[in-house]
Amino acid sequence: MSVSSSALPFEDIRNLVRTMPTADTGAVEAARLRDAQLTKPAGSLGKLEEIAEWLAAWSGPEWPKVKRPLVAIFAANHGVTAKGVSAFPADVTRQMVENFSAGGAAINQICIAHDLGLKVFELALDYPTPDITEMDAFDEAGCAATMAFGMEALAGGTDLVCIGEMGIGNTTVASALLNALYGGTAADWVGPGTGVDDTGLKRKCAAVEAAVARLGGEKDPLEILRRIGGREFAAMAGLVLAARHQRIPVIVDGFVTTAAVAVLQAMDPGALDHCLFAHVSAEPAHERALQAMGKQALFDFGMRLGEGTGAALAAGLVKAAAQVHTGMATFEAAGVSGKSEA
Ligand SMILES: Cc1cc2ncn([C@H]3O[C@H](COP(=O)(O)O)[C@@H](O)[C@H]3O)c2cc1C
Ligand SMILES: O=C(O)c1cccnc1
Repeated sequence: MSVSSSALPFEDIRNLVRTMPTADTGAVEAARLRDAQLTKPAGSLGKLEEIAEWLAAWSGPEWPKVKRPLVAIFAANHGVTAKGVSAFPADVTRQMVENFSAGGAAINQICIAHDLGLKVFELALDYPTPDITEMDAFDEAGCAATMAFGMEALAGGTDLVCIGEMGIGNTTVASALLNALYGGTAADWVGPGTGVDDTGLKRKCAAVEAAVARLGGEKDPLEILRRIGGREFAAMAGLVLAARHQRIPVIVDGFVTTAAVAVLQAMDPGALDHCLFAHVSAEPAHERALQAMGKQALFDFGMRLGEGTGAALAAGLVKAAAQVHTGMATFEAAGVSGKSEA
């Protein structure tokens, strides 16, 4: 699959959304049949069983397995930081990318703990997307090309991908995207991010209001993505769409990643069926976003970091679900008596 640089690149993206493969119901049925034979009372592994079925639905004909899990982090900078919307300076984006490379970030440690691959993709950090209170983040070709870049992130091969991001100011961008997609007020969608105080929160609200007002009621999700941005959002949306076509299951992290993939769901309500939502971020509007999307996260650990940390934790559960499903003995093989008839 490739995205050509035709005159209407968004048309290529729309075609990919129109032609998405659906869940493999035969594989789900086979997973259920096997689960029923495993040496445990039916249903006793609760959500772990649901995760194995979900993996089966998106992993093709073989038993659910996770051999090459990957965390893909997209890093980008945002002109809107000029409006004082983050508790940290924009330089931290690059400094954290260096920290990822040196192995010193939280995500590095979770990847080690759960034996996950990690790739970090820098998206023109020296050229922030424009301040979205005043200008569009992209033109159409730039937005589509950044989505295509995200698609290419899968080229190294993986059978489970966690998406993560790094971009000072990007909770403001996420709030603006969600406000544009789901309505309500700016205050409904903003929160402390890295920890702004009350006046910082007011600046975030004003920035989101200005960015959304500029859209003049635009409802086309791809146009909203193009005009609000930023690069990590477009790249993550592209990756998730490509993963769907390659039947690679995806784990979505927290507030910022959810806003990125919401664009796809707004294009097609089934577009995220191959995605698992890892955790409810402590960023208050994440719960609201999940509700608006009709999605339920696996756990709530009070985390609000990003970087893919929640998704990487969830990957440990997904790996365990696959291992349990494939590795457990059946009643017959283990010589364990099944349920009594009485
Ligand atoms: C040291 C540090 C490490 C991070 N890792 C992820 N983020 C998170 O915080 C940023 C978004 O918050 P805001 O919109 O308030 O700037 C993103 O980079 C996100 O991934 C970090 C933020 C900091 C400061
Ligand atoms: O949940 C997130 O994605 C998040 C929350 C705060 C800061 N950065 C990211």
